[in-house]
Amino acid sequence: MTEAPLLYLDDITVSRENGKKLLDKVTIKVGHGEITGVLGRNGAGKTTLAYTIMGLPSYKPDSGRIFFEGEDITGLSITERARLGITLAWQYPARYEGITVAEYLRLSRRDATKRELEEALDFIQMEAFYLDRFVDKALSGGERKRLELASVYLMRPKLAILDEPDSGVDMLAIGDVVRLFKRLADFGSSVLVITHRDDIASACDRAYLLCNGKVMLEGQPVAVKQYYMSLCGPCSDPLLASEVTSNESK
Ligand SMILES: Nc1ncnc2c1ncn2[C@@H]1O[C@H](COP(=O)(O)OP(=O)(O)OP(=O)(O)O)[C@@H](O)[C@H]1O
Repeated sequence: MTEAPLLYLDDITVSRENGKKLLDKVTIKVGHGEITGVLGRNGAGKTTLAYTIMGLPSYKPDSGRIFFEGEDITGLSITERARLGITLAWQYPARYEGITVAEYLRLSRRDATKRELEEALDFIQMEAFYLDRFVDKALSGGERKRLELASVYLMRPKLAILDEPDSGVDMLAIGDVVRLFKRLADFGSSVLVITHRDDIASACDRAYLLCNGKVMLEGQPVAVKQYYMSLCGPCSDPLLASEVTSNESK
């Protein structure tokens, strides 16, 4: 019997009251230990996809099912999905007034030693002195983003969904982001990386191109990247989107 993929989105549609489809019959698989990329321009539906997988209440699918390790999780809450080992690193991480960086990181691994916390910080190029800082408005958005990646690094989830892992993190070069994926994969985590950057997508094992809430293309990252760079225009351009659709169906 073949093993079920870690994550399987089967024909997922998410829409708004006005009928706008944010995701339209999206089917995506993430294999065990795989790094899967979802590439798309602004407004393609990437963050919607992340929220739908994580189970945010206002992103419940109208139709389709979500399976995790072969189990149907479509009806599960965020907390229940998190308990199964799914975590989301948000595009814009929240502030947590009144807790230190060390306390914040220990939310991901309660028994982490100081050395492990320092190692996690070092991994995302932050100095150890940050452990005593507060996760409040004095930390920049880029610093909070780095800390969030450090917390995923410590957590070692079964599935890490990284929404624009480089957004606001000007000093994390592509090599650092890829190093993070590979390290997570070494720990046994699968990664779903959501990005508008073709270079990040091309470092994945498999990639999907999302356009106007639809999967336009899936396959080898190099092919998806080439298509994205040569043919893909703004998702808000309905003429271009229909052209892409008709090219796809040829
Ligand atoms: N709650 C909502 N109500 C109405 N429209 C929404 C809602 N959330 C998202 N959208 C719309 O759905 C589309 C997809 O949004 P989404 O944030 O998923 O795109 P994205 O690919 O992550 O874009 P970006 O790269 O700009 O972050 C956009 O047109 C957006 O305006």
